[in-house]
Amino acid sequence: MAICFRVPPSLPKSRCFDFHFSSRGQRNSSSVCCSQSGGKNDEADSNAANKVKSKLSEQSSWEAKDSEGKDYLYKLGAEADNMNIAVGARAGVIDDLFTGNFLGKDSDIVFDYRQKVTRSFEYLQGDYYIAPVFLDKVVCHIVKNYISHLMNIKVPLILGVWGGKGQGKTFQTELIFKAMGIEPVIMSAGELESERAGEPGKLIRERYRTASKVVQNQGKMSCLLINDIDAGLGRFGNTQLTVNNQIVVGTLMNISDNPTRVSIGQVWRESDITHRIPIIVTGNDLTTIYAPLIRDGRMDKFYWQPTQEDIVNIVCRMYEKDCITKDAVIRIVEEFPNQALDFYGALRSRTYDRSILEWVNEAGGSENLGKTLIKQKKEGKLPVFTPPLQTVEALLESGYDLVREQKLISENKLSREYMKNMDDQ
Ligand SMILES: Nc1ncnc2c1ncn2[C@@H]1O[C@H](COP(=O)(O)OP(=O)(O)OP(=O)(O)O)[C@@H](O)[C@H]1O
Repeated sequence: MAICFRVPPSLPKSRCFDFHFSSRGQRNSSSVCCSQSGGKNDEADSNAANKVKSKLSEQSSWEAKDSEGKDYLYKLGAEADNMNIAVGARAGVIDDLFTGNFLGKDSDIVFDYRQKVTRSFEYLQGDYYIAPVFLDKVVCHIVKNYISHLMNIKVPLILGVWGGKGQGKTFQTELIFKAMGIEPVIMSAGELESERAGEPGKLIRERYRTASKVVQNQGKMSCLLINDIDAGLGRFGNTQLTVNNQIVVGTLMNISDNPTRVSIGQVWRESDITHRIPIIVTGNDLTTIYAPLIRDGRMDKFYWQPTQEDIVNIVCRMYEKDCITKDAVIRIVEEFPNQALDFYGALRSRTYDRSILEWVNEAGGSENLGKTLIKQKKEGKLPVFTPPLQTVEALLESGYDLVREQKLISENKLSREYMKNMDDQ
């Protein structure tokens, strides 16, 4: 690709830089040709002048294309794959299923692709309790978006569910999807950044359109869920704002302003008309996110902090299989106040430790455990695992263990010890 820079006549030279990019976006060679403004007419200068002229005529043709509404510059930049997000397809970097015009047709590829990004929640087995306030908020947001055309009001496309860590924002949202028969498209914070500029923004648009295809082809409701958005987009202390952060914010703002017209290409097509798909984002602190994205017209906000009653009801359902009574659950919850929902799950899991060690002994001890386990599993000869008999005392005991570990982490800040010298600098 060639990029032309013009410098004002006050500067001694006008320069034309030719940058050559590898398919991975690194500049692998560059040539710089310079011509002195009003300088001697030697051969090199005349070549350079011709080159500048041809670049300028090329540039004016881009401008003409631009005025026709075609982003020609973008196409010309196809060699520079840090500018062209379609290049990943050629380089084989992006999964083939993400590329091409799969969204325009209902082929097997579309189906495979959708299976990869949508979630069917087989792992959510058993009974769970969903806090009523949480349920109402999420259901209302989804329904409101699906029937927004029937109402004469402006409905924010995005719902931002935020609050303390491990309080069940994601888990309960997924439970609600399952209960409502929604096939969501899920994204996580890690997908909001990429080594390639523009990729995450494109991914969001693709996922949004995939959700639209679920509605169109499957007749099912869908929703785009972005987990832990602040971990990917938020600015904490000295974190850097990247080009991709800006593009992702811009993309989400644009989708929420034009939810039924989401394009992934350069030219608007009929297939760019999409269904309006509600978006739900979860996060811990939405103040770390670019304010215009979370303004009320774009994002409905919901601060989730379970009450004591919610926690007791959720934990009761969690411990139901262990025949722990509601009174016992209340005792446990009161013993460990200010703990997230996640704590009560971890506490139950801790009580399994002793049984697991006994099971390991039965399986032949820890020596060569890997091999023995694989062999026994293959032959279907694994010893039977007997879950521990849960008692309130055992649960309280593992709760104290967890709290002890939490305290150790916050008291022994070893990084301070190890990085003493860095603090002094
Ligand atoms: N309604 C529920 N029933 C049973 N378990 C639950 C429920 N809600 C939350 N949990 C438990 O709490 C854990 C943490 O939930 P989740 O990951 O949704 O929290 P979060 O608020 O999204 O956390 P973070 O902000 O750290 O991402 C879950 O893995 C699950 O074990």
